[in-house]
Amino acid sequence: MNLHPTPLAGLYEIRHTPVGDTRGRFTRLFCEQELLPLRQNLHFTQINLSETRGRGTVRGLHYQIPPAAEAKLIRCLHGRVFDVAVDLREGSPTFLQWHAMELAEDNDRAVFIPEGFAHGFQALTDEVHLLYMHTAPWTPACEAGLRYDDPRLGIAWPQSVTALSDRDRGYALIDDTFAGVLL
Ligand SMILES: Cc1cn([C@H]2C[C@H](O)[C@@H](COP(=O)(O)OP(=O)(O)O[C@H]3O[C@@H](C)C(=O)[C@@H](O)[C@H]3O)O2)c(=O)[nH]c1=O
Repeated sequence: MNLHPTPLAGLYEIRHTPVGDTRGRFTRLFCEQELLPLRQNLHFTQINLSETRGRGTVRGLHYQIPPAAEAKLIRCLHGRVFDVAVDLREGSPTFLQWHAMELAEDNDRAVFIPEGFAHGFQALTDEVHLLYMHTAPWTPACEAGLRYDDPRLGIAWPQSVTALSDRDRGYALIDDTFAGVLL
């Protein structure tokens, strides 16, 4: 696993290094030791699989606030997505900046999103499977979200948006009172 920093401190692209032979490939998806430069004592409490049907579908942007703020390690197992993380950390020099990367079944990449970031993605293929590892349990009382099309973020989604959950459609736009996440 190779760790590549992004312009947003703490947000990493992880490039996996599969080993291939005549039978196929073997890929290490998580290794506490190899992720030590990124985080000491990385402890995952939940692993989730999300299956999305319909190219153009957007999920997000989601985050959890303290005491359930969470980091996520995400890998695409099937299909292709435009994956976005938004820095919401109060006082961060990159507050409200976003970074996107493509995760695909065949590009051997994952993303490590730290606490205080919102996450969302757009399916670029008709069938998408994402594997999530979370450092905090799902805590509905701490769930929060932002509009995928918030003009203050200006995320350049690559395709027109074909589907969205009612919850994601209902998030408020960011206003001047939005201070972000205090970790
Ligand atoms: C997130 C989550 C949802 N659920 C339930 C609630 C609901 O009935 C159903 C679908 O939930 P949602 O609509 O929240 O699913 P979804 O919109 O895919 O939520 C996900 O979006 C992406 C962008 C993320 O980053 C994830 O952390 C997660 O928030 O699954 C769980 O049981 N456990 C979980 O951890």
